[in-house]
Amino acid sequence: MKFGTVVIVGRSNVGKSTLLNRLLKEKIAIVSEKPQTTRTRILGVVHAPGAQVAFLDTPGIHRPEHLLNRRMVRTTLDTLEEADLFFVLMDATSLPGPGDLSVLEHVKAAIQKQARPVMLVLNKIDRVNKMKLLPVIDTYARLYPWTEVVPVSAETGANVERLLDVTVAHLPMGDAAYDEDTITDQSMRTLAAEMIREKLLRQTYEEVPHSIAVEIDQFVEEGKKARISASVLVERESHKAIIIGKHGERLKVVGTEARIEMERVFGMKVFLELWVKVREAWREDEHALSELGY
Ligand SMILES: Nc1nc2c(ncn2[C@@H]2O[C@H](COP(=O)(O)OP(=O)(O)OP(=O)(O)O)[C@@H](O)[C@H]2O)c(=O)[nH]1
Repeated sequence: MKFGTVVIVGRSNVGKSTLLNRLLKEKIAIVSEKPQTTRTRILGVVHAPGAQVAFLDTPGIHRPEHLLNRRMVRTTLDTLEEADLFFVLMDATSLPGPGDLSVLEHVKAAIQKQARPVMLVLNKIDRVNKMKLLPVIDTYARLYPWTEVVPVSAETGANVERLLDVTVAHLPMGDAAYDEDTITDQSMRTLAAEMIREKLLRQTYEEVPHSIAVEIDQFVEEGKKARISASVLVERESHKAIIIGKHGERLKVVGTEARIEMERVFGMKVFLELWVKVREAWREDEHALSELGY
């Protein structure tokens, strides 16, 4: 059979996590319209006939401002070493920018150490007029001698099955590394924390979404029920007030949305308690970052 690791890289917001979820047909990575949503490396395993593909979603490559961001970019660069094949994701709704070129430079450096196929996955084609798509693809195709160029929409799923077929064709022969039931390395605790963070990202703007972290304090399963208590960490009192909202309304919406998603994904009744805490400058704090798994 065929087995290989595919590392998904790209600048922030190109749709890496959306594509991972689409390939898996499960939501394991949170998605938001805010840049730098993904902070860690996330494994998603696709089991196809005669093939197993381990996809690694990575934090977007960006210019780091905090220790957190330096760690995120380091995670991505370290993950490049693990690839048998690269997906370089770029956004068909705009022309290649400095962020895309910087990603490409990192990938080139990695394949100089060890040659591997590099596929351009041109995402968000659902937002590009068909007449305009061909010249856009042409512009991107000229950037580099890509092994393949595959336009897709991670959002609608257009051409994603073809992307998987083309990928498998370029993977080496090898034994499956994961058993049939494994689709991710994310624990229920991590998934729960990430679901809460996703709902918070959708409710906040500017600096606030970047300064949020979620820590699970308690996760107790009792039969078909789970009691989950989580702390939302922010860096300032003013951010805490924003997250709680007038009469606690924003936090209530976040809690309800996160609970509904947990009940669906975990297949059990969930009791969720959220606390908001200020931890100044946690994004610069080695100890806090390690505790949070970053
Ligand atoms: N229209 C459209 N939107 C998309 C598509 N793929 C992703 N998006 C949107 O683009 C935004 C970013 O998606 P993510 O999957 O979080 O992007 P990412 O590359 O993982 O982002 P970072 O974690 O910040 O690096 C979200 O609002 C998605 O809904 C697509 O194919 N079409």
